[in-house]
Amino acid sequence: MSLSHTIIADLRGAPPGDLGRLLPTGLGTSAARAFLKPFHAADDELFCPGALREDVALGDFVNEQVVAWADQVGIYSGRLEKLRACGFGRFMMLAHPGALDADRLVAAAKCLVAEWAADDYYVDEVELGADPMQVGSRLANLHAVTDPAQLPRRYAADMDDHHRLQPISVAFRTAMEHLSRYASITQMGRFQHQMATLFLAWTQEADWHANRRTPPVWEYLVQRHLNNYLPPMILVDVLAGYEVPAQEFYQPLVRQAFTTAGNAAVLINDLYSGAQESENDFNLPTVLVANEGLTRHEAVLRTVEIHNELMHTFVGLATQLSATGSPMLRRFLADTWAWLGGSRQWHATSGRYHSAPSSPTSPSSPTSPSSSTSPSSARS
Ligand SMILES: CC(C)=CCC/C(C)=C(\C)COP(=O)(O)OP(=O)(O)O
Repeated sequence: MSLSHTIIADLRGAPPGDLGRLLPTGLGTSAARAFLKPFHAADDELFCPGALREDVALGDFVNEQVVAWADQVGIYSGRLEKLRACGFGRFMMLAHPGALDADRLVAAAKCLVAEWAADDYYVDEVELGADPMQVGSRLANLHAVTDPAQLPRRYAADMDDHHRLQPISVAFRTAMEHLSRYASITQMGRFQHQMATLFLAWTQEADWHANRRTPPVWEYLVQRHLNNYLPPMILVDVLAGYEVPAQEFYQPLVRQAFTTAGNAAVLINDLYSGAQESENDFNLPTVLVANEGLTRHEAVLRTVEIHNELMHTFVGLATQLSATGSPMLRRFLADTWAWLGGSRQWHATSGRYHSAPSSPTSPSSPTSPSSSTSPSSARS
């Protein structure tokens, strides 16, 4: 039975914030303690769990599969070593401790890497061809792949010819084909919706670049809400082999809880990736510095504070929903919490953000100067 297959059912009376009551049964107490505690004394400021699973061999296996696939479809051409060092397979292993089937992790890792390739090559990295003046049309065309456009016969062949030559289009098409082996129709629909939202957010970011405008903090947060971690998180139940029914998944309070978790998770990305990002890239600390005259250090601390507020909101909502929701929903909220811990661990150790990947047991702190690493990421 998978780690998260049995969730403690009776949450009535659980104090707000006690997500430990949502923990999968079958864990030893020390594993449970590690799951609940911030995993590293140096960044105690972050209210976030650690990873529930560490399986280096599984992470490596998924990573190798995804690098081989990237080579096949043509993304990150000439940069496969840098892609390998990102450890996106390891990310999925850490974030989905309930997924015991390696092939499901590979499917999710392909989707993740397709998303990251679009972000790197179309949106963020000028030296890889990103151009704010082309972001809108590139992403609209890509949307025709993620939610297949139905063109009249006379022009459909032209569109297909275009996408055959775009490695990112091929990456999305093949990744989604792989995912569809495991996702139900409604779970695929969720994923497609999330892609549309992501692409919209990236056009907003391109607008800031094209107009050389730094957004106010609230507008940055709106963009980061659309460009949050829901694209990979939306697969939490797919990977663990169950499905939260659509009528429950889309309940406003459930959506609020899940979105808040996705927003908090993406601030972890802002904290860990800041040192790697090009100067014109936006993250919450840089936007706070520009708008509120904070020092970099103050802006990092404010970002941690905002992250923690979101996490506490998520825990409060999750506790409330777990008392009234279906067993599937309870399990989904616990798996979401596990995802947050795995993601944090990946950010603290990935070669994408650290010149020499940190050992899994000694993650770096986003608030310490030691997290400023040399620019040897897949993007540089
Ligand atoms: C690529 C992906 C998983 C999309 C979801 C949104 C997201 C978390 C990102 C695009 C990553 O944000 P960012 O561009 O800041 O990431 P890097 O710092 O470039 O790694």
